[in-house]
Amino acid sequence: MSKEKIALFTIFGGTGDLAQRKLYPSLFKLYQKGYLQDHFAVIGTARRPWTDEHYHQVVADALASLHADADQVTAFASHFYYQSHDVTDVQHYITLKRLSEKLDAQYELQGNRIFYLAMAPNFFGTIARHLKSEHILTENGFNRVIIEKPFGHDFESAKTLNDELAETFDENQIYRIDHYLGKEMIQNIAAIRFGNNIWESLWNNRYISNVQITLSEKLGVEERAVYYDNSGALRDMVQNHIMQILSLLTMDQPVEFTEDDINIEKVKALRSLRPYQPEEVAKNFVRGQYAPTETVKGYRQEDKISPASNTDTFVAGKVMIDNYRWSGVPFYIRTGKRLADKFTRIDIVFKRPVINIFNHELPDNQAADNGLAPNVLTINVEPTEGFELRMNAKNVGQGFATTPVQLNFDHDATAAANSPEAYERLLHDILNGDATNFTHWQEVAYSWKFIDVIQQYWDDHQPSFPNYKPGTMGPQAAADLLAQDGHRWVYQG
Ligand SMILES: NC(=O)C1=CN([C@@H]2O[C@H](COP(=O)(O)OP(=O)(O)OC[C@H]3O[C@@H](n4cnc5c(N)ncnc54)[C@H](OP(=O)(O)O)[C@@H]3O)[C@@H](O)[C@H]2O)C=CC1
Ligand SMILES: O=C1O[C@H](COP(=O)(O)O)[C@@H](O)[C@H](O)[C@H]1O
Repeated sequence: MSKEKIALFTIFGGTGDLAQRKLYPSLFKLYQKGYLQDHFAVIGTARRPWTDEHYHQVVADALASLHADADQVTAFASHFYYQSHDVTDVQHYITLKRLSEKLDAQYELQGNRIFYLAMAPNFFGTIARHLKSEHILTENGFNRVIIEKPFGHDFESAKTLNDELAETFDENQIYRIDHYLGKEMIQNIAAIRFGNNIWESLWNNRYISNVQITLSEKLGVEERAVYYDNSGALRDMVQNHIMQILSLLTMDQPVEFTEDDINIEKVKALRSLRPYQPEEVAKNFVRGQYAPTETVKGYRQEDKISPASNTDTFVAGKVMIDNYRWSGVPFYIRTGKRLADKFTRIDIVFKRPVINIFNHELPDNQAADNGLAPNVLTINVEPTEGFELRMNAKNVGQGFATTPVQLNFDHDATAAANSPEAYERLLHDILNGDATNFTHWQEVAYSWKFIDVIQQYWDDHQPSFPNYKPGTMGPQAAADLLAQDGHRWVYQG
């Protein structure tokens, strides 16, 4: 059976950064792998008056780093059409409809339409409304809409956006992108949990002491300063990526590994988040902003950032899940810009053996720190993709002292190189109509409700910024957050 998928993509924001850096290369890889062949076309639309020829060149330039065969690039780019279009102008949708129908006939696309909204979120509702009112949606094929982040600014704005989308699209036609859900090792969480009895049987508050999720970035805000300054790390990374990772780590076993069953379990997990009262926020969440050094600009010195900005570029927090499986287990999360390194990892810290029988000389061999290091399962999401397990073993030679040793597994280099980049994987899922690795509305809603309390408390209380040096793992308060519970970050930087 042919693996070819048939669709017309319309990319709103076709001249933008996301389209050029992520979408065109991902579509090209799907083309190289045969998922896209003859029966696909792409309409790129934005306001600037480009020609098709210029657009083909832009697409080819976007693929330059892939060092692909020139004829293949030309053949791929020939499927791209540019339509100058202001999304607020109804007239333009009439031209868009005509072009869509022409391409549908020319490439035999069977009415299958994918609308990628790669634009500022304030346009999402308008575009969706016009797609319906101007009859650009088809009756004979599928219609799917891809929504970029951020999905709202808080619960209320997310709900408004969702209601607007719901006037045109059913929930099963809406694909809310969270590119972390397209990462190999994030998808692997379910495999290691539900494919290994040793982990699933220990995956609860009887055996796990705490869980640590770290999404660390070495760069600053780069080109997205205007967006970022209105967002901050809490909204930019915690509300979506970290909450999604948390739900995959904590959900119960789905009845079947299907989109609907997984969604049911993720929603249950997010419903169980313990909401903080405003007065509890300062004790459980830490915010930070990077300071200048001699060689690196501080956040407030970055282009397009106000010198008085109080936007958080770092967050660490303690999240509790009030259900039977997780009651009492803290989930520590942290993320930030200009930290020590670029990496994503999840550390599952197990409880220590209750007694250290190997060392009777300890003052208290049943104490919390009895000299036996806790077992730690680390899921390395990037840049290395793999697992590490820390266990205690006997020191070589005489005596019976123990020492922690490390078991490591990384994907081999070929597998990692062939691993589809997150956007490629997610576009492939959309072509297949599979929304398992996308965020469903109720997940968004529960995440925002949890985040809103923290953000509101922060908005009401001035921070003392800047408070951390670039190249570190954030402010001291992030270490104190764990120390107050008798824990420490596994990764110290
Ligand atoms: N870039 C990234 O790495 C990431 C981006 N995102 C999200 O993706 C979306 C797009 O981001 P990004 O590509 O960076 O943004 P850009 O600012 O680079 O692109 C915005 C696009 O919108 C077009 N546009 C603006 N106004 C109109 C209008 N009235 N009518 C038609 N087109 C218009 C612009 O083209 P023109 O000026 O020609 O009209 C441009 O193509 C945002 O929601 C962002 O949050 C999410 C994660 C990562
Ligand atoms: O969504 C976002 O993610 C990136 C980090 O993504 P990664 O895949 O490189 O880890 C972040 O830089 C950006 O601010 C945020 O919007």
